[in-house]
Amino acid sequence: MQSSFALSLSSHLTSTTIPPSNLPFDSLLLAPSKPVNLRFCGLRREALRLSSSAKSQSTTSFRAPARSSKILASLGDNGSAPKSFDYDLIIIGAGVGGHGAALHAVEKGLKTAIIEGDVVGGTCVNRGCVPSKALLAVSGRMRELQSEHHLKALGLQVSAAGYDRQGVADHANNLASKIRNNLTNSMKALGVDILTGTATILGPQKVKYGKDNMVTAKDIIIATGSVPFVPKGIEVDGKTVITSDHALKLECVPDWIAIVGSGYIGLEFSDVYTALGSEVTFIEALDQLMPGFDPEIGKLAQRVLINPRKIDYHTGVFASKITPAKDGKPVTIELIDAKTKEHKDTLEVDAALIATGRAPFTNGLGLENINVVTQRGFVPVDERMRVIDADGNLVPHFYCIGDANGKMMLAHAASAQGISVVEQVTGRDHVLNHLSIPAACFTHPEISMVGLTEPQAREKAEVEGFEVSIAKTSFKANTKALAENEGEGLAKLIYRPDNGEILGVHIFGLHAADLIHEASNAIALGTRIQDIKYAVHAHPTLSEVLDELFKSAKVEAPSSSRVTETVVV
Ligand SMILES: Cc1cc2nc3c(=O)[nH]c(=O)nc-3n(C[C@H](O)[C@H](O)[C@H](O)COP(=O)(O)OP(=O)(O)OC[C@H]3O[C@@H](n4cnc5c(N)ncnc54)[C@H](O)[C@@H]3O)c2cc1C
Ligand SMILES: NC(=O)c1ccc[n+]([C@@H]2O[C@H](COP(=O)([O-])OP(=O)(O)OC[C@H]3O[C@@H](n4cnc5c(N)ncnc54)[C@H](O)[C@@H]3O)[C@@H](O)[C@H]2O)c1
Repeated sequence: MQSSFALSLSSHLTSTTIPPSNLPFDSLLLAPSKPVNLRFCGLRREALRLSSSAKSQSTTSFRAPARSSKILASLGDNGSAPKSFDYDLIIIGAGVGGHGAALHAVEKGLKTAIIEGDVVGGTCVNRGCVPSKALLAVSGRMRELQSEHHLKALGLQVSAAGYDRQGVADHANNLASKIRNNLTNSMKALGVDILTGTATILGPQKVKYGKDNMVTAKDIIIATGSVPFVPKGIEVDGKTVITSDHALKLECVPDWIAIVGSGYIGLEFSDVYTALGSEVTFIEALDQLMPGFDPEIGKLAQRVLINPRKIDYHTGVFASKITPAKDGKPVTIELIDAKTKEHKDTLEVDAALIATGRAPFTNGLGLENINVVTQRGFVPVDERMRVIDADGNLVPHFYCIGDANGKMMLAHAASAQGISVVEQVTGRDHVLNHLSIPAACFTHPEISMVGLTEPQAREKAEVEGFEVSIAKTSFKANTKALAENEGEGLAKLIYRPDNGEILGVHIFGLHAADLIHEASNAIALGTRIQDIKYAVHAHPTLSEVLDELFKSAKVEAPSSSRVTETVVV
């Protein structure tokens, strides 16, 4: 038996009708609704992402309130606010966003419950960041072991590298289980009540979960996340036409796979598949691959991550129709010109991965009971994540964080938004600076970024009337990168020469995802280049790439006295 929640989630998975907000593809939307199929690469299996724990609808942990406040359940009539509450804070959705909010809430002394309709951990832990990074850890090693040139340069000899597909798949699956348990245990240990069942908002400060359990809270956070977005005309069967949910299980490594969409998911999976022996064809609607990245970094990434690998691509085209393989026939993909909509080509491949963005999961949440109308499925919020109703007013005590509000679809952004909300409900005003939130694509080598791209910075400069300068440093000049024989890389700084403000930093190269934090922390804390350039970095480390970057910037403003003062130890 599947829980009704899991069923609704899985049907939503293949019948998403809401496009990602940034894409002008309305004519191609409305995917056909079909249940995810059961056979994939010869293995019979259940394709629904269900766990047995989702079947029970009970409280899995209960602790005494962390705060001594007397909270009594007193339900008002539907639609009216209760007078006293079961909890200080209820969070709907135990993904990374909900988890981050819950942990911060108990730290702040709030009596907190989190309601989860499926399994703890949400997308990131079960179907996203965690299993994908496990696959990428394998692809990175395979790539290194297969590169004769690279190994020879280090003086190494290794006989042919191989892999066991099931072993790789198990690594990803085991990691997800481990992290899911860690998340669950951390919440239980701190006294967060984990309530199991689908939640529906009944009115202000009131939520139903499971069959007919009712709870009230002073404040409520919606953190219901997202599901893969499948454009109209594409039939997902879960075996030959798949989304990331299926691909992460690695039930098959196709000889030739088309990847529709060259964003984060497409790019990361191209790294995995090509390392494991597949040929990849990208299908990208916009005129260039990786359209979301800074164009200069995108070009370099194409030179290193695409051109030398078994990857070809079609840009400026939509995959308007994709039919799964059947009766010995391959997967067929109809391509139309993105502008004229004329037929361009028909491809025949072994499999297709649909990586065309994510859609918010907000169906059936009961938003109508608080007069909220979603925007393409996303819950409208202000800069403090406060929910905005259909009349443009703030809904008291209601917040929405993470993928469901569409501000920034990243795990750490969801968690940071949750922490920001908890700060507010515990009396400290807090506005999260989204321009300080870093992002990374975990290819080999990695790409990372924070703040604005160069075109965005130039546009802002024109409107606001300031100059933009660019500084760059190469990994080729970095001792540690050269010692690793990984000199291919670039760091780029976009900044204001008049006052030293960091507008954006983009890195392509070894461990770029770890290196970006010096820049993102500087933006978050308002640190200027003329100050950070005096910070000392250990030698030889990759962090010196950023040290060089800040030092090479030409800033007119003087350093603050705090930095230039000499302290005698
Ligand atoms: C393949 C892939 C790789 C990714 N890699 C990265 C990465 O490396 N780094 C990164 O930062 N981000 C990554 N992401 C994005 C990241 O996973 C999401 O941004 C993040 O999971 C969003 O967290 P969330 O808490 O908003 O939602 P989710 O993680 O989606 O969690 C929402 C939870 O709410 C539950 N829920 C929904 N509706 C209800 C309801 N009515 N009642 C009760 N429970 C409900 C769901 O079951 C789910 O558990 C990746 C995504 C994918 C798909
Ligand atoms: N490392 C990470 O942080 C990471 C990894 C994976 C996913 N994610 C998150 O998950 C979300 C979803 O990732 P994604 O890669 O699916 O989305 P994305 O928005 O990054 O990229 C989607 C790409 O598909 C293209 N596209 C859309 N419809 C198309 C069509 N019909 N035909 C051809 N091309 C089409 C778009 O132009 C775009 O380039 C992202 O918002 C990202 O933040 C993050």
